Amino acid sequence: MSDDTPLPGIVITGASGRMGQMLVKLVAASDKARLVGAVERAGHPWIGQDIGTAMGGAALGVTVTDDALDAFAKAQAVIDFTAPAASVEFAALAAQARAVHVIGTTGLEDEHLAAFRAAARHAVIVRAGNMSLGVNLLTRLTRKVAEALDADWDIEIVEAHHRMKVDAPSGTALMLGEAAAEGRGIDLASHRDSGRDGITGARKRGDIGFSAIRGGDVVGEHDVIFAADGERIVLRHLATDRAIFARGALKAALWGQDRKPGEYDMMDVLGL
Ligand SMILES: NC(=O)C1=CN([C@@H]2O[C@H](COP(=O)(O)OP(=O)(O)OC[C@H]3O[C@@H](n4cnc5c(N)ncnc54)[C@H](O)[C@@H]3O)[C@@H](O)[C@H]2O)C=CC1
Ligand SMILES: O=C(O)C1=N[C@H](C(=O)O)C[C@H](O)C1
Repeated sequence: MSDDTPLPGIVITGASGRMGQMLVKLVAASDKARLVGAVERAGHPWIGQDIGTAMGGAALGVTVTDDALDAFAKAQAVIDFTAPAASVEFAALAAQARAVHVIGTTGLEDEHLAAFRAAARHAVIVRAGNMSLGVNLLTRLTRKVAEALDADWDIEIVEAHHRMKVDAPSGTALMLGEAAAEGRGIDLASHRDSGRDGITGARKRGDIGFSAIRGGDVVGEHDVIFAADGERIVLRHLATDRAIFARGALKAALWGQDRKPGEYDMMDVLGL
């Protein structure tokens, strides 16, 4: 990039959210990107306000809008931590605007993933259930350990999040479960056991179990447990600051510039 090329302009969607506000602060303070837009849902009380003052700080010269298409038209990237239906809408608009779409949203179903696949025919999408370096490294380790251990080792994934989280298991837990299944050479969907309740009978050999704890202000904690007779291995990641996700998302937005259209994840961005 020559010296007079402007820095990539970034729009943050869900700007008033826990991740949205973290991302606004990070991008506004970055010397590698410019904050050029802040999008919130129609009817949100912050619409029409400067995002900086709405967040209780100094003005940032960016007005919160519910017109995503208009906001995306002047951007090189959209960083999107919102909700599944919103991210599907944004994927089509970001593709239209030829902006890199970084999707952190979790709680996704097959229909949402299909919409992203369609949008990625014409645009760059970087999507990950967890954008931190630590969790993506843990995901690689999980696959490695699962490769080395046979079904005498029961795999259970336990996650904990704050009381406001609306989806379970977490996107991270599903990432870890997919990695364990890949390592085992099995299909997660047919071996997944989430939310045991009542007389469940004995655990099925080869299953991958998921448990979700919700409460307090837990940012995100994940254990991958390999439990055998006489011993257990526990791979653990503890997040204590949402900045780790925001840093990964900004890295992804910059990495995605000048890439060929397609779907990428944080393993591509981090070279893991
Ligand atoms: N991939 C990752 O590394 C991470 C993913 N997440 C995921 O990001 C998502 C958001 O998490 P939080 O920020 O904690 O939630 P939050 O509820 O604090 O924020 C979501 C924001 O999206 C906004 N929103 C919803 N629909 C919208 C629409 N149609 N247009 C514009 N804005 C809209 C809401 O008003 C809210 O401000 C969740 O799915 C969460 O699991 C969270 C942290 C890290
Ligand atoms: O909702 C959250 O907070 C988080 N969600 C992501 C997930 O579903 O894994 C990532 C992180 O754990 C925080």
